[in-house]
Amino acid sequence: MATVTTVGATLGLQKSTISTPFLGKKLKIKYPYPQNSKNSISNSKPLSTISSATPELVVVDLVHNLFVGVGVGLPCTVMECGDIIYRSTLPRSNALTITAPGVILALGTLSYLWATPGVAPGFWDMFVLAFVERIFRPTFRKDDFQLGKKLGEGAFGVVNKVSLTKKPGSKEGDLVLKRASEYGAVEIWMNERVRRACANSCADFVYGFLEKSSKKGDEYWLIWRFEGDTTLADFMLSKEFPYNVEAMILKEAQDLPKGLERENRIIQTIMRQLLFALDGLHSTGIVHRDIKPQNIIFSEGSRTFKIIDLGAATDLRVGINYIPKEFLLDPRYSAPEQYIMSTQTPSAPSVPVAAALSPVLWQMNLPDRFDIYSTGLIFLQMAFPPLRTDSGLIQFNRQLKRCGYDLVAWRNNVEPRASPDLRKGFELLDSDGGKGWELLTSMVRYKARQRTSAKQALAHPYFDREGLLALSVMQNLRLQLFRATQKDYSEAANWVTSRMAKSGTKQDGGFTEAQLQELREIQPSKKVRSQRNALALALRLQRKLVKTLNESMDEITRRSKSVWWSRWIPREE
Ligand SMILES: Nc1ncnc2c1ncn2[C@@H]1O[C@H](COP(=O)(O)OP(=O)(O)OP(=O)(O)O)[C@@H](O)[C@H]1O
Repeated sequence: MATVTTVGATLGLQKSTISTPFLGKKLKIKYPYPQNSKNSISNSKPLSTISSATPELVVVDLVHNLFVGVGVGLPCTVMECGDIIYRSTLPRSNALTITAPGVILALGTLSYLWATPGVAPGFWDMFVLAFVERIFRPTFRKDDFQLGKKLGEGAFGVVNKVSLTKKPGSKEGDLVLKRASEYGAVEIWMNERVRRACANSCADFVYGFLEKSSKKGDEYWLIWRFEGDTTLADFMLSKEFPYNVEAMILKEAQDLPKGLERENRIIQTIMRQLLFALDGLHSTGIVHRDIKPQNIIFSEGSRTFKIIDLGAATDLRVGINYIPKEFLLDPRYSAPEQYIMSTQTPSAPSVPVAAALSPVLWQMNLPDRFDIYSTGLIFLQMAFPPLRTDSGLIQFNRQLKRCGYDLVAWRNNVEPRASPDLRKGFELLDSDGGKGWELLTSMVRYKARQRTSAKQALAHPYFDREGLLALSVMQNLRLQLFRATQKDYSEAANWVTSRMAKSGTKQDGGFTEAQLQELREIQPSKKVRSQRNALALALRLQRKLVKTLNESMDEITRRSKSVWWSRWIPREE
């Protein structure tokens, strides 16, 4: 029996046919009319049928397919019209035909829309959750607060402990108020986003509003629940660290003697909590950009460390605070790249475009790795007591820069003449099979792309409770997987090339002398190097020009851009 292939069939659509005599053969022809049409040919009968296909029939088929292939043909050659005899094959008017390419396309679209930072969850969050939250959450006014002790004062605001005047039942000083300059708006936006997406990552945000005052000018008021008195920086400055944190974060009492293993376990727990909080932020498209021990507060209520101060954060779902020129990142903890997005990436486009492109930009730049670098430095400080002071950290940063941001090179450099305190840090990270050192080196790397993500870091066997027990099969597999994802494949390629080059001569089936010479020339000659330098200089100049242009454009459009999301911030009536 001859078959009819249509474009629809190629796409997986089901064909419905009737049998009609043609050239003495039984040929399948699409039924061209609706089943109950007057023009129905349902009464026509086949004259005769011959079961085998002949060359003429094949040619007819080919011609037919050719026309159908370009979309020309009777309606039923390109759509489902059903079978005249088997009525059950007639398509239901609203039938959904599932095809393989359709499924692939749908899955692809869905995974794009849900990929970090999440276009689809973003729409849901902005147009549904934010709206509903506004209706149901309590609101406050300036007069509702009674100022208490000052907790801090930064370049962009003053922070006080406050209590509620009108609610007598409330505990004295159970809230924290930040009165901030224009950047308070960004912070309100970020805190509200965080509260809806990953409330446990950051201090519990209560409310934020704009307070218009003729005397002081506009001020943003931000209110959080008071989480506790101590930041990680305060804990780390004590000689007792990390034991001073132990009872607070580890529920069961440790029956271990004081020493490396016990310290390692406490640091592990702090790191896990920190990475968990970061993972929450990153998964929703927020990069903090100011991760440091001073911005990590111990929450007495939840007995965990939480992140505070989202004033320098950026929301890459919609491009808010994308180029905050005015913010000076803390040089002690900032990653070498300084910018979280490539300087070649143009300034934030309009919101719908920024949102639609956000998964691509995220994958291209991996902006979350900026926070990972800072977290790696905190890990280092916890492990190495001499690096806990400002001067110690600044000196370390200088040394690391000199070593090309290569921690292994830094170790080789300092370990032979290390002080007992520094040596203790290496021992701590080397205990438990060196998993701590491995995790650390995967976080503190020059190239953002080579750094691990918070999610990957949390899956690292360093965080397994088994500690010094022999690695189980699963742990081993996970370790291998982590290492595989961490590999710098360009380095691997170079390594393979050099191995191959070294492995032999023509006689051994390796490289010829000429080939080896060629490989050696991969190392650029002086002349090539100077040409390359000139080219790099030109490129740098060009980049600077583009950047300046972009920034000027951004400056011009900033006002109009900043308006749309500022509308979300409530104002005191
Ligand atoms: N939710 C909170 N609970 C308890 N204390 C808090 C809370 N939020 C902030 N603090 C305290 O207030 C201090 C200043 O907060 P924050 O870092 O947000 O302000 P800032 O003006 O940005 O300061 P800086 O510029 O120095 O970072 C923190 O170091 C912390 O001690």
